[in-house]
Amino acid sequence: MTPAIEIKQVHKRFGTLHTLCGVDLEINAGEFFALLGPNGAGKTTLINIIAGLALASSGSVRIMGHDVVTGYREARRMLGVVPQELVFDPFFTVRETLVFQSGYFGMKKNNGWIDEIIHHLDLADKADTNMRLLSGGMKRRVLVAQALVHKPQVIVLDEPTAGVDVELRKALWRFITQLNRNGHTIVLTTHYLEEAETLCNRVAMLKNGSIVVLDSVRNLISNISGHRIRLRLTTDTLPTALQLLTISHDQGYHVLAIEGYSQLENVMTALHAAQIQILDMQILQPDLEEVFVKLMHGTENLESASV
Ligand SMILES: Nc1ncnc2c1ncn2[C@@H]1O[C@H](COP(=O)(O)OP(=O)(O)OP(=O)(O)O)[C@@H](O)[C@H]1O
Repeated sequence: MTPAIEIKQVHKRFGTLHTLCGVDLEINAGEFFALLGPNGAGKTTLINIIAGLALASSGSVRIMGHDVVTGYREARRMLGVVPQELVFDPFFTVRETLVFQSGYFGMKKNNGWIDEIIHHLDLADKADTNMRLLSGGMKRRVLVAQALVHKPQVIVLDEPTAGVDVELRKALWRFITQLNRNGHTIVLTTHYLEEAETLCNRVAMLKNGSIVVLDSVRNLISNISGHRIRLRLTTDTLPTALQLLTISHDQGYHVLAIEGYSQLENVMTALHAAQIQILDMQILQPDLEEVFVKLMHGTENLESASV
C-alpha cells in the first residue's frame, strides 16, 4: 500500500546550521501519528518541507505517492496543513476565507462541507465575522477549518492546541478523531505528551534533526524500565541512600525512581531505620512523558524502540 507520507534521507541546512540530518520516515495511510521533539528539534522544518513551503537541501518527500516538488499540485491536494503560526487574510470573513480556500483547490460547490466544518469547530457564531476581529483561539479554529476545506487524505497539525482553551481542544480532537476513523491520516506535533499518548498509535521523536525513536506508544511505554513513587513523609530530609534515588520534589512529595518492587522494600526499610513515617504514597505508572524525558536527556536506552 502506498504510504501516506514517505520521507527519504531528507537533509535541511540553513547556512552552517544542519537542521535535518537525513530523516527517513514512512507514515502509513490511516495512522494517527505524533512527531515529537524538544524546541528546535526540526519538527516545523520537516512539516514545511512536507507541505512544500520549504525545499529540502537533499532527499525526497512523497504524499500518497506524489513527490512534493515534482508533483506539487497533486501532493498539495492530498494534504491539509494547520500551521503553527497564525497567518490569515484580514479582509475576509470566516466563511469567505473558507470559500476562497475551496476555490484554490477548484472546489466550487463546497458549502455543505464548509457548514459541517464550521459546525464541528464551533465557528457558527463567527461565520460572518471578519478575521481580524477574532480572538487568537478563534483564528486557530479557522486555520484548522482552512486545512480541512478540500477534504485532504493526509492532515498535518503543527501544535494545533498551543495556547487554546480546553473546550476547543476537546472539540478539535473529537473532530480529528472522527476524520481519522473515516480513513484520514493524521500527523500531529505537540508538546502536550498526554495528547499524543491518548490519540496517537505511533510516535517518532526528533532530536537535533534526527529521528531517535520510532515505535508504537504502547511499546515505548512498556519498554521503559522501573517505576516512580511519590512519597509524602514526616520529614523533608531523606536518608542518603534514598537521596540518590530522588528525581524531584513536587508539591511536598519526594519523587523517587525505583527499578522494581523489590527496591520498594529497600526504600521502606531505609525509611523505617531512619524513623521516618510515610504520610502518603503513590506508585506512578510510566507514561509517554517519562519516555520522552528519559530519551531526550539520554539516560535510558530503549533498545527495541531506537531506530
Ligand atoms: N528560516 C530559517 N533560517 C534559519 N534557521 C532556521 C530557520 N527555520 C528554522 N531554523 C532553525 O532550525 C532549527 C529547527 O527549528 P524548527 O522550528 O524546525 O524546530 P521545532 O522542532 O519545530 O521547534 P519548536 O518545538 O520550538 O516549534 C532551529 O535551530 C531553528 O532556529
